[in-house]
Amino acid sequence: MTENRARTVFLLAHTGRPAAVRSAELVVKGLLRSGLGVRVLEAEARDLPLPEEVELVKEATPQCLDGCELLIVLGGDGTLLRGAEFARASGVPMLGVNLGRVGFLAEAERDDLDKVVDRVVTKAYEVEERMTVDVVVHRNGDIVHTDWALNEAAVQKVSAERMLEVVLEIDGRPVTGFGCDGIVLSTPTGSTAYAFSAGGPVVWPEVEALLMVPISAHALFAKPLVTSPDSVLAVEVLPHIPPGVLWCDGRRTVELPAGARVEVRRGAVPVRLARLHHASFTDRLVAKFALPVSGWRGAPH
Ligand SMILES: NC(=O)c1ccc[n+]([C@@H]2O[C@H](COP(=O)([O-])OP(=O)(O)OC[C@H]3O[C@@H](n4cnc5c(N)ncnc54)[C@H](O)[C@@H]3O)[C@@H](O)[C@H]2O)c1
Ligand SMILES: Nc1ncnc2c1ncn2[C@@H]1O[C@H](COP(=O)(O)OP(=O)(O)OP(=O)(O)O)[C@@H](O)[C@H]1O
Repeated sequence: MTENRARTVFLLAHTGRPAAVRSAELVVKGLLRSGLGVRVLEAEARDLPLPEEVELVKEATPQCLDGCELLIVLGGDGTLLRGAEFARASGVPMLGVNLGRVGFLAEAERDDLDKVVDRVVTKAYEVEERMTVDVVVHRNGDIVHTDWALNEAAVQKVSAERMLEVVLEIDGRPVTGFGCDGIVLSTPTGSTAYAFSAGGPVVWPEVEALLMVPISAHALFAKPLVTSPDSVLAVEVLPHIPPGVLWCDGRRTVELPAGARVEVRRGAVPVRLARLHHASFTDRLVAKFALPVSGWRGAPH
């Protein structure tokens, strides 16, 4: 039984994808054969062909990772963001294997499964901390909502035909105001996600910073802003317009009351990602976005 094994790994899979289901079977077999225990969510186990010794847990909470040394994620970025929801508070690192379309946050591709199992068994991986943001929504001086994000907090309009009227603030000082479709408040990790689509810069993961990127602003000055990681960014939604919504990592949403103030600061708890390679972020960017680099000669030696 898993409980008798000295080491346990949690497996999270996008069970809607046949490739993820097949990969889960291979990974589980490989880990069990090497003497490691495997834990899986009960709801996912129904869709996975798993041996009996796999331990099942009901709910995806930080406690369900108690005693686990790693969370292996078989899916795309969405599945990794789902894993981060319970892995962050536990401090357990996540190792993503890309079985989605982009898998920007994943460390390995589907052809690397044997290597992944081997590296997990021999503990041949490093752990990198990714900055998060903590998000607080105020209304009339009261805190009405709190959340966090690995990619971004996005303040967005609700009605397609109306703009959101906002004033932006950094470190307690107003910067500018305009009508727009929304504002993305992003971490460096999120700089290649929604902030990127909104025209923000790509920020290398070792850089600590916060990003404030307007979406379709009706204004002459609506540049993406990059601040210190210790800055406090705020978006004030003007009281007289239709209220907006807040999205965190595209997964958790809450309606913003008119006059809401959304504050974002560096998160108290980072997300821990396991790394197998020392491949540069530049190479990952080129590979994932299929950037044209043919003709590159490099510096002479
Ligand atoms: N217009 C847009 O670009 C837009 C709109 C809404 C949400 N999003 C992003 O989607 C994320 C949620 O991802 P999902 O997979 O659950 O939703 P999803 O399935 O709708 O995919 C959104 C896309 O963003 C990619 N993505 C997510 N995080 C990334 C990152 N850190 N770097 C590079 N690409 C990344 C995903 O691989 C996917 O291709 C949100 O955090 C937000 O950043 C983007
Ligand atoms: N087991 C599951 N059951 C239901 N939904 C899932 C499951 N695993 C993942 N999802 C959801 O399916 C959506 C898409 O997943 P994911 O992002 O991993 O794949 P993808 O979109 O192909 O990859 P990428 O995001 O890299 O483009 C996400 O919202 C994710 O949370």
